[in-house]
Amino acid sequence: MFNPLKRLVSENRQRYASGNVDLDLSYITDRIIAMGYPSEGLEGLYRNHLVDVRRFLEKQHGKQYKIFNLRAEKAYDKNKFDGNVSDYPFRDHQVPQLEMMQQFCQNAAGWLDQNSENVVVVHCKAGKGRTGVMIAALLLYTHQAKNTEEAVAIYGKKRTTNGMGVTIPSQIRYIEYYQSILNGARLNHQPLLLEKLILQPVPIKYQGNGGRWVMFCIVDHNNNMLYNQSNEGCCMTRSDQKLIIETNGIGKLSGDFKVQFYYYQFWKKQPLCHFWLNTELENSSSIKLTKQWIDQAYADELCRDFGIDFTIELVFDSTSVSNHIDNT
Ligand SMILES: O=P(O)(O)O[C@@H]1[C@@H](OP(=O)(O)O)[C@H](OP(=O)(O)O)[C@H](O)[C@H](OP(=O)(O)O)[C@H]1OP(=O)(O)O
Repeated sequence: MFNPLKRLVSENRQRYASGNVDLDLSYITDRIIAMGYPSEGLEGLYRNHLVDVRRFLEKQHGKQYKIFNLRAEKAYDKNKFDGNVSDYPFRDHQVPQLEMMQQFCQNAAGWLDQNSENVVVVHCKAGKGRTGVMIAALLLYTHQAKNTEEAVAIYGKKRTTNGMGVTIPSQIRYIEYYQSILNGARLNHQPLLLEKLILQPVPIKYQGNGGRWVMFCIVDHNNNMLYNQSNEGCCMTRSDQKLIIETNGIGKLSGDFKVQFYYYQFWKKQPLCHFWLNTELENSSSIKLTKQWIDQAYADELCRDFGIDFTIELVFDSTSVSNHIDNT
């Protein structure tokens, strides 16, 4: 039955409403389903309730459904779905490990191949962003989309009322990474050494006029610090409209990494923006990101800090680039 609170929480996501069923759930294809978290307790008041989800899936698909839980921050007893649940967890608003995308697709496609009646049910918390990343990957893997743009468009159209399914730039980048793997790209495990970062224009806050200083650090999926500017005493110079942050050549990177920009205000660390990259699928001496490729945690702060049309460039040590390319 119609539940105004649940509909409010499901925002732009298409709901499945028929008879006395009203779930934050969408059929992306006849056999690939996206939904919000099957909740219990208080969360069950404003999200899908686990009992309602189970009743719906069993009515529609008997026992021929398999659930894929992507929510890292919470889990439920798999036995409530007779154990037919596989976990591929990653954090909210972030990207999955690249190899996890392949493992998910092989598992989900294997289930679909076992029986023409089998369906795949994917959820995270809202069943929007992270769910969209993995379903887009599955559409590519099962040749139901020819490229990332088409996969994201199919998902956005079926899952949301405004086509805004996967919207986080780094999440889209990882779907593109995965597409390149399906197209034969080989993962290059040779590390790259980060030599410097070039921000253009100079972030307003950096201008040291009593404003807030823009800093950066590099972390992995578990937020382990791979490189911390504040510890490494980087050399920062300004030339023309550029701020150049030298990393003393010790930023050794391999695989997935997140570059986080932040500033301190009243000694409190404030996030400014971040982005994810993977060295195994990058083979150039530098990577230049324009605004649309940066996950803007605080767009207004960002625009004030960086100016409207900013770029962030990562420049790698030439020797490490040569070794990296020789390894392809
Ligand atoms: O884009 P939005 O604003 O709808 O953000 C979603 C969040 O809604 P919010 O606006 O914070 O209430 C949403 O949070 P709630 O469900 O509203 O608590 C999720 O964090 C969702 O991520 P995912 O689908 O679980 O991977 C978030 O989706 P992504 O931004 O990660 O795609």
